[in-house]
Amino acid sequence: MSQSVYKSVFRPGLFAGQTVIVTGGGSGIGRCTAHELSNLGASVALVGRKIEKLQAVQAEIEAAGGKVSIHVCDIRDEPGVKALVADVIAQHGRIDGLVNNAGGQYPQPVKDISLKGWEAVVRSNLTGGFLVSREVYTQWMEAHGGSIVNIIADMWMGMPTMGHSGAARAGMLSFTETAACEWGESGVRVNAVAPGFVASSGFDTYEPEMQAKFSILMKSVPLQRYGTEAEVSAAIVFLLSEAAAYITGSFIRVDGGVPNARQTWKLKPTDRSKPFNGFALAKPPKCLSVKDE
Ligand SMILES: CCCCCCC/C=C/C(=O)SCCNC(=O)CCNC(=O)[C@H](O)C(C)(C)COP(=O)(O)OP(=O)(O)OC[C@H]1O[C@@H](n2cnc3c(N)ncnc32)[C@H](O)[C@@H]1OP(=O)(O)O
Ligand SMILES: NC(=O)C1=CN([C@@H]2O[C@H](COP(=O)(O)OP(=O)(O)OC[C@H]3O[C@@H](n4cnc5c(N)ncnc54)[C@H](OP(=O)(O)O)[C@@H]3O)[C@@H](O)[C@H]2O)C=CC1
Repeated sequence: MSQSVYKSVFRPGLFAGQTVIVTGGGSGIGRCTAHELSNLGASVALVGRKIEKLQAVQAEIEAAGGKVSIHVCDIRDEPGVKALVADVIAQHGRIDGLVNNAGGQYPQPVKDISLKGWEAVVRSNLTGGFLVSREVYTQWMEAHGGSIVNIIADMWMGMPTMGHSGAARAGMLSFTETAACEWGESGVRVNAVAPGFVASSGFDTYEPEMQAKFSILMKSVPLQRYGTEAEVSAAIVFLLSEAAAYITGSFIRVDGGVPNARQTWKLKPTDRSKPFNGFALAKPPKCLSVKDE
């Protein structure tokens, strides 16, 4: 994991004395963010469903001299989330930051999504973030202030096979703005980071066929490469920090400049002729003009 961005941009000890909760801290972007926050002096509380993943990251951070606690919790479980936040306060004595990073989805066209699947994804990417935010606010930040960063995804504007997740991420963006309005007077900032295609360990778990589809979508990304976990966590760390003290209700896209998922319609016909049924690019609607046809 490269830390060059951090060493050159962020002041050592920036988060000294602070405690930050990172949901989904057992892998990928969450793991990377937890490492970087620890390197900058924070105590971190890692949240996830699988204890082995959390224990592995805990061992890494402790080996580097950091302070870390782990909390097994499904963020969709209201009693579990209440207990999680109380436990973090009991163990660390404070909560300065929250990174709502846990989430994910599976690709499926809207017509095939079951209610159970829809609810699993919406609860993972919207309801869970709401629950953790609400508990962190009411149990600690309302009285003490703090900073919350919600990880959404750059897919709310219409990305085939991501209907459930895109809807949830759009909801999280709206929640971000509302919570920022309601909680500003308590000194609580709420912002979001929207990654595009990031070569995280979680991303690697997608099936090769899906990754092949992503690599075609990559053609619409101006910077022409995947992002890294460290590049996403740099935006998270910035928004969490005092450097962003006058920023709330905002979001930062970390996506290589992708103009809009719909831009993928403009891929050359030769690209579209590749197996791509999951994204239904073979038959663009007539209302969309495609320059190169
Ligand atoms: C320009 C735009 C750029 C955007 C790029 C976006 C790229 C995004 C990348 C990433 O997000 S990388 C991170 C990826 N990591 C993950 O997604 C991992 C986490 N994912 C999950 O945990 C699941 O996908 C979940 C649905 C979010 C949570 O699942 P849960 O544990 O609740 O699932 P189950 O109990 O197994 O299933 C519940 C229900 O959900 C449906 N379902 C789940 N998985 C699938 C699947 N692979 N295919 C079809 N349906 C699925 C299903 O209805 C399940 O019901 P039953 O089948 O059990 O009746
Ligand atoms: N990589 C990418 O290209 C992009 C990623 N994102 C989003 O960024 C976030 C991090 O993704 P990334 O690091 O790539 O992927 P990972 O799959 O590595 O990370 C997701 C983490 O969330 C945890 N998690 C998932 N659901 C729950 C839940 N219900 N309760 C508690 N923990 C949960 C998982 O842990 P466990 O298995 O222990 O539950 C896992 O550690 C996700 O929300 C993802 O959707 C957004 C856009 C693009």
